Amino acid sequence: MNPTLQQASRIIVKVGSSLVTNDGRGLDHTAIARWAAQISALRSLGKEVVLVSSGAIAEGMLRLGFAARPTDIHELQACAAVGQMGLAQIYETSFRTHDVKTAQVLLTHADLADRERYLNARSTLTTLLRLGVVPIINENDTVVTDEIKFGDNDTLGALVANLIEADALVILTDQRGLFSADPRKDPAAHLIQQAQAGDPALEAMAGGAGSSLGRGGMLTKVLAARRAARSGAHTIIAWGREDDVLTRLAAGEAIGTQLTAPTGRLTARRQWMIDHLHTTGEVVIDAGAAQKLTREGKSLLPIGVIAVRGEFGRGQVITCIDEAGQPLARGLTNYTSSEVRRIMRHSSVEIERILGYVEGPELVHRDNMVIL
Ligand SMILES: Nc1ncnc2c1ncn2[C@@H]1O[C@H](COP(=O)(O)OP(=O)(O)O)[C@@H](O)[C@H]1O
Ligand SMILES: N[C@@H](CCC(=O)OP(=O)(O)O)C(=O)O
Repeated sequence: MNPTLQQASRIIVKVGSSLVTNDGRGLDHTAIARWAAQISALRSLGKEVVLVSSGAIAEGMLRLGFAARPTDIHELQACAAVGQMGLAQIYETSFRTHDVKTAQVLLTHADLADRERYLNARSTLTTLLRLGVVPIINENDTVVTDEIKFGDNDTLGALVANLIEADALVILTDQRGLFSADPRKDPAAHLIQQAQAGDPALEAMAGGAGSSLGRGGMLTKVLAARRAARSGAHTIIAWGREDDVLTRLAAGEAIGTQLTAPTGRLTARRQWMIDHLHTTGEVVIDAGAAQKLTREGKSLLPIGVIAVRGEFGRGQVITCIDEAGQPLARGLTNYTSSEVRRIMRHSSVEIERILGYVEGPELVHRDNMVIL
């Protein structure tokens, strides 16, 4: 038994290039149809699923007639752009059979390092999920050169797990999981069924890519599990062609390798906020807002703000202090300092009238806040 996926309500599924493109022979319609059916079944169970799919370069190479992976970065980018059309089309068609809507989301690592874009990506993805859509994510290969050299969507899967606080990251690949050594080279290698994400011993077991298509190999998967664990997500590495792999995992079956996150989701996220973010400004909040934040676990609304100190942009970290100057909370702001100066002391329903747009009713959402 492995209850991880059974208990998870938000899941990232990542599929690698060799699976998606049948080892470079072209988009594997049958495999993609199977994953679409399984993901649709998970949705019917009330689970939210985001699919991170590689395969654009491999498919683009085929469509453009490249026999071998180009070494010219811009040719790789051209392949990715062409192949992505095929990916978008096949996912849209496959999910439509199940009456499930899909959305294409292309991201770069830099998008997720920038706080404003991080917040925007987070809001868009969570909105799509709320609307019942399955977002299909790939790297925005047209605008990056570093990532494309390594072709590493495992890391992207982990970053997305961090971004929307997924409970689980399922990495589907061409092996049955993580083995004690590369099974292509060592026939005596055995499957690791369970380990702790971040255990350095795993990195020693994981070698590079086995195929010329998928570039990351097992090492990027093990490192992705470590990264996903930082926000509390458990990782499962399994064979993408295993019959009903996702639905069986969701039924509690133990398949592949489970890499367990050591800390709980909230604790991990709070730790991340405390460790990684520097504050750029302050808002002084009244006693009522202080009570809501510290005792009732609520978000900070503009009506509770009585003064703004310093300048900050949307997505930056601000400190909420009380009237005596005591820091109470820290979090990512939905509004810039000049916007807050205009909407403070006003009820959230008035934001649109004052600014002409609404980024959200909260100034700092509870999910993006840590109490000090
Ligand atoms: N310890 C290991 N266990 C399993 N596979 C390994 C290991 N070390 C290296 N590999 C290789 O990693 C490959 C999977 O990585 P990769 O080709 O990047 O796939 P994907 O396209 O799914 O990301 C396997 O085919 C295998 O040859
Ligand atoms: N984003 C690119 C490359 C991603 C990639 O190769 O990753 P993977 O096969 O998961 O190791 C693509 O879609 O081809």
